[in-house]
Amino acid sequence: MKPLNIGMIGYGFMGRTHSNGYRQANRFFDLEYHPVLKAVCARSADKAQAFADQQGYESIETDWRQLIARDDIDAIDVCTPNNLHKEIAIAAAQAGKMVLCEKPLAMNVAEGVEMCEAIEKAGVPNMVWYNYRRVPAVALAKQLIDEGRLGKIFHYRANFLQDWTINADVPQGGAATWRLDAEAAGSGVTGDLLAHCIDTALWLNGGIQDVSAMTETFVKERVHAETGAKQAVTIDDACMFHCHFDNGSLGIFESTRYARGHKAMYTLEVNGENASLRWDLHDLHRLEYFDHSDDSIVRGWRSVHVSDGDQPYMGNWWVPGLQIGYEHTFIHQVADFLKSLESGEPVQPNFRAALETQKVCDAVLASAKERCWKDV
Ligand SMILES: NC(=O)C1=CN([C@@H]2O[C@H](COP(=O)(O)OP(=O)(O)OC[C@H]3O[C@@H](n4cnc5c(N)ncnc54)[C@H](OP(=O)(O)O)[C@@H]3O)[C@@H](O)[C@H]2O)C=CC1
Ligand SMILES: O=C1CO[C@H](CO)[C@@H](O)[C@@H]1O
Repeated sequence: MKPLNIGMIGYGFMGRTHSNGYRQANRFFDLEYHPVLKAVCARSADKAQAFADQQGYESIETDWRQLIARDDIDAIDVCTPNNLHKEIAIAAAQAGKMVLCEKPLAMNVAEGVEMCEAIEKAGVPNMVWYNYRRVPAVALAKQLIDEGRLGKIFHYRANFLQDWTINADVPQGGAATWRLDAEAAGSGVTGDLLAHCIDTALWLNGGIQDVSAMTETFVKERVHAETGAKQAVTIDDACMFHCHFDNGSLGIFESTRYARGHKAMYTLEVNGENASLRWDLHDLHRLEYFDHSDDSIVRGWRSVHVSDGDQPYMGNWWVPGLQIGYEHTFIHQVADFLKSLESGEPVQPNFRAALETQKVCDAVLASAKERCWKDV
């Protein structure tokens, strides 16, 4: 097996899921390359060392430029807040490293374009971690749509709902709440949550032509976690938009962090001429499917438990009936990345594909701001 030396930047939520993916991929998939956890980098040496000890990294760095400069690193994994994605990804590409970058690709389209240009000029393998494509039930939805089983598609709808920012005392900025600070996150729910829904939608249903959106910031001022100063909140707390897809279908999307009771409810539904399907992250191994060609006396929504070896990714896991979970989406994404190194076929979504999602996000935010339809 060929080693692939990983330099991870960030030990937070995604640092953990990716590290698990690197450790597990070769245990379940037959792959030529195997990731080696070479180094983890973060500003806090103590926390990086504790993470390295827990996850099995050989060394730590506290300056990402030092990590990129190391000859023993093949791939840089960017798991930092969004405002660092561009600088790190471009520097890594210029140093000839492969780049795996967390979503959203960038703070905005202008940054995303620069990143794509740098990565393509360097010619290095690259990927963006839109992991929900690798939920087996979502991959099965893609298969059913591509097989033409739904026929002409009329409607696409998706929601991503959370409730963790309702309390006005939640600060913004700092290590735990950078998502509420536009300087670090770029946007609110649009880049953080709707970006996932948009990536999946573009993958399942094709390009989006134009959008009409509204956003709201429910809590107007919050204390900054580091300075203690009260500041205006400039992120979108909630966003809704509707759109036209290239294939003639209509889309409707909603995301908020103010839906009491919802922690991470991502749902999607696609309605076609012959069939419909729907999926819910809280029941992620199930794909609901309605096929109008079924015999009318038994026609109805089927709940397909996606755990059979014939279904996407499931041949690599347990026996039918035994499900897998959220963390497996990252294991699948690592496995697909490693396979792409063997085959030379770019893995998806790469930077260029993720830029399409960024374009929709920017159009959505501009539409809400200017209160008009925006072309993507
Ligand atoms: N695909 C998905 O479903 C998900 C994607 N994400 C994305 O992943 C990214 C990271 O999110 P998450 O893991 O939740 O974030 P966390 O806040 O949990 O972790 C961020 C990490 O970045 C490190 N960091 C911050 N600044 C620097 C710096 N200048 N140099 C080196 N390291 C730095 C922090 O360590 P320190 O402070 O010590 O420097 C910390 O370890 C975001 O882009 C987010 O949008 C997040 C969740 C899910
Ligand atoms: O998928 C996700 C779940 O929620 C997180 C925020 O709480 C997002 O950052 C992330 O992308």
